[in-house]
Amino acid sequence: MEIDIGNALHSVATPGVSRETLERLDERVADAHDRIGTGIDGREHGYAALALPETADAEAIRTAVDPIDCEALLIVGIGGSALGAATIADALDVDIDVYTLDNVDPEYTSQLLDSLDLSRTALHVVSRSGTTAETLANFLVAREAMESVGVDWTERTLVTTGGEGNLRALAERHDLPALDVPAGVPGRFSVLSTVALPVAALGGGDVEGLLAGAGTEAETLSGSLFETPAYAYGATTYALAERGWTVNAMMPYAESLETFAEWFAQLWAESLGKDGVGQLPARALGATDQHSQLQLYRAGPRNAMVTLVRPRERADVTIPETELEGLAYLGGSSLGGLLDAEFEATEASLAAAARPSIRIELERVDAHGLGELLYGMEAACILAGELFSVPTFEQPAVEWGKRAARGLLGGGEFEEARAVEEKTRLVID
Ligand SMILES: O=P(O)(O)OC[C@H]1O[C@H](O)[C@H](O)[C@@H](O)[C@@H]1O
Repeated sequence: MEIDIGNALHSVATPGVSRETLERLDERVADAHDRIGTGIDGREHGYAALALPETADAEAIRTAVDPIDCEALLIVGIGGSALGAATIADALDVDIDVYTLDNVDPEYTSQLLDSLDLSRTALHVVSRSGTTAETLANFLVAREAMESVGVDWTERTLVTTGGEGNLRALAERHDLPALDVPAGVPGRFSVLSTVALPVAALGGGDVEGLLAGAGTEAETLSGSLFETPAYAYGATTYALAERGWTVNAMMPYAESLETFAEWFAQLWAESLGKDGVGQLPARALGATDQHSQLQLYRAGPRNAMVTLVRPRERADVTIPETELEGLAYLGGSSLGGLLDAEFEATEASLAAAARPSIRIELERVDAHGLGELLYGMEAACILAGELFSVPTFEQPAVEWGKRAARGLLGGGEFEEARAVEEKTRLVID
């Protein structure tokens, strides 16, 4: 993974980041790197995620999925327990159909379950806590749907969860294959673990390649942002946020990475959005969103930086010659060539408007490249969390809402639920 921060420099962006600022910041990066290294070595909560390429047990994952014979996989989870697997499934060439139930919209859930051949579908139920209401509710609905068509769900269900909780109890009661969420790995940092790798193992994907890519990126971590692509990204985004660029539009130029932008959004928002700081992650897709969101990023409030991601190599499609003179310039070139030109043009157009962008390039979107990207963004996020001085691995604001909802559902006495009754309304009808 290569990072180009040239378009974030103050010679391009206003305000941008000066070379002197980066050099001063590099002293803090060195300290942060020491802290991160200590956390990795001690397998401390959160930091343990960066040890995953080394500690993940690909063999255990293959053994757990081995008895499952399926044409489709339904992932039941939410947040970090769903987005990593969805990212892998969309980016890599897996040979099963993959669906995700990560919401409790009744219409969507029933339509999806009705459309699947449940006798050929496996369930992967994922919850680190084993208590998340949406996940457990969706599982119960999916299980009943299987039972109602005479499918033995216990033969087609794999569980990934923590040491205790409802899901652990369920796996034990029905003797289901169960994988452990590795200790110290929060959901949004769990993509390179038992949480998300089973989709690759089931679909004939390259689990080892993903871990090898992550390992390659792990080897680059050093005490200087000038030598560490992940830290260059984390430190530059931090410096830009400090200068008012509080929106980070993640814009991959590859359809296969569209879900990666969703995964990134959770990572960035939930990890860094604390104590009045952070960056709002926006999800964009090149070139599609050049024709919608780009107007705002280039000419709206001066608060949005753009992260442009692209693979250097991809399969290509030639554009046929045309009889239309006005389109002659397209004939004989390729869709990939056009996409690359759009990428270069977007980057230049932002720079011409003094708006910052950062370029991330991968060799290609394969298991190795994806492993590099996912690990690199996790390391960047942890580094940014150190620079922002926020508790990267906590999410108290999310927990607040969960307690309020649980109280409303009669799941216990939670004072947060009272806030729902006390809401201020001004209804216009
Ligand atoms: O894996 P689970 O315990 O079910 O949690 C699923 C998700 O829900 C929570 O609300 C957290 O804020 C997320 O970080 C987490 O990924």
